[in-house]
Amino acid sequence: MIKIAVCGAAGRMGQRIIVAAVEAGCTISGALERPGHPQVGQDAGLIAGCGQLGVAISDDLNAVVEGCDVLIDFTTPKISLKNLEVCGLKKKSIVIGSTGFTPEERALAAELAKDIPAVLAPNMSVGVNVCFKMLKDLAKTLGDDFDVEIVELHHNKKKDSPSGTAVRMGEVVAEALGRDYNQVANYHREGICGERTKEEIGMQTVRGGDIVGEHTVYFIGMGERIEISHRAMSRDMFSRGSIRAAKWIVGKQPGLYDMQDVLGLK
Ligand SMILES: NC(=O)C1=CN([C@@H]2O[C@H](COP(=O)(O)OP(=O)(O)OC[C@H]3O[C@@H](n4cnc5c(N)ncnc54)[C@H](O)[C@@H]3O)[C@@H](O)[C@H]2O)C=CC1
Ligand SMILES: O=C(O)C1=N[C@H](C(=O)O)C[C@H](O)C1
Repeated sequence: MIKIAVCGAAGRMGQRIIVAAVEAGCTISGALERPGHPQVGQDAGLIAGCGQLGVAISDDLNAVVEGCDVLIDFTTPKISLKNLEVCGLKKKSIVIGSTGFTPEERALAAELAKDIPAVLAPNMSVGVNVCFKMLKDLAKTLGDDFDVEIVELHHNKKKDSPSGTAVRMGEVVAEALGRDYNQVANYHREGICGERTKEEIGMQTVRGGDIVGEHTVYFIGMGERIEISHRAMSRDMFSRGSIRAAKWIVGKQPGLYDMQDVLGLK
């Protein structure tokens, strides 16, 4: 059985990942939090609500990575890049679910993953990853006659906007249409901003309450509209997805993989 360590162990996702790992019969070898976090030293299982595990939440990155086969990390891009570096030095696998990476940070992640197997994915749910595949086919079939707009909704504690999933949806559609996402993404319309261009992909963000995560891609034509929506009802399919990715990545060739690789959707 693989030994899993969780980074961001007291966070919304970290806690659910610990529960999912226990439910899947995996061994939790370590749990990491930021230095100074009030729950450092407490039992990771008790914090996650799945009973005592005998694993105290630690702030010692090196020791926790040393003791695991794979680190599952849902924190922030800067912390994930540091974790990738340490996993690289200790030749351990890593699964990263953090979002909000800049293109430069993603390039750095690919560089750091040259020597170890790593999964980096903005969304670990099966449903969203099937949507990515559908969006590619749909965009290719519809072509340039349909305007594409993306709307995402999340809870009021989310730090990055737009969501990593929405950005990936935009990238998938842009690539299928032969466009450069970074050139055509339009994040802001206000005042007399002119008519919509044909190429642009509009991106709107809603934040409020406890919404887990909702994404809709609109393909809007003349006289008809297609909407591809995904609604997360809990965080559990993200956490189960991360355990699936952790089991899959251990023993793979070094390199940066995503959830499409894990799920065999490529
Ligand atoms: N890929 C996916 O399927 C999903 C990705 N996410 C992403 O996961 C990330 C985390 O989301 P949440 O759990 O909601 O956030 P959160 O803020 O509840 O949890 C993050 C945790 O990381 C901890 N942390 C901060 N610095 C640290 C350090 N140096 N070492 C160890 N731990 C540290 C924080 O104290 C916090 O407990 C976000 O980027 C979010 O967008 C969220 C859900 C699904
Ligand atoms: O922060 C969240 O909560 C989520 N973040 C991910 C993202 O940014 O795409 C995935 C999910 O929608 C929840």
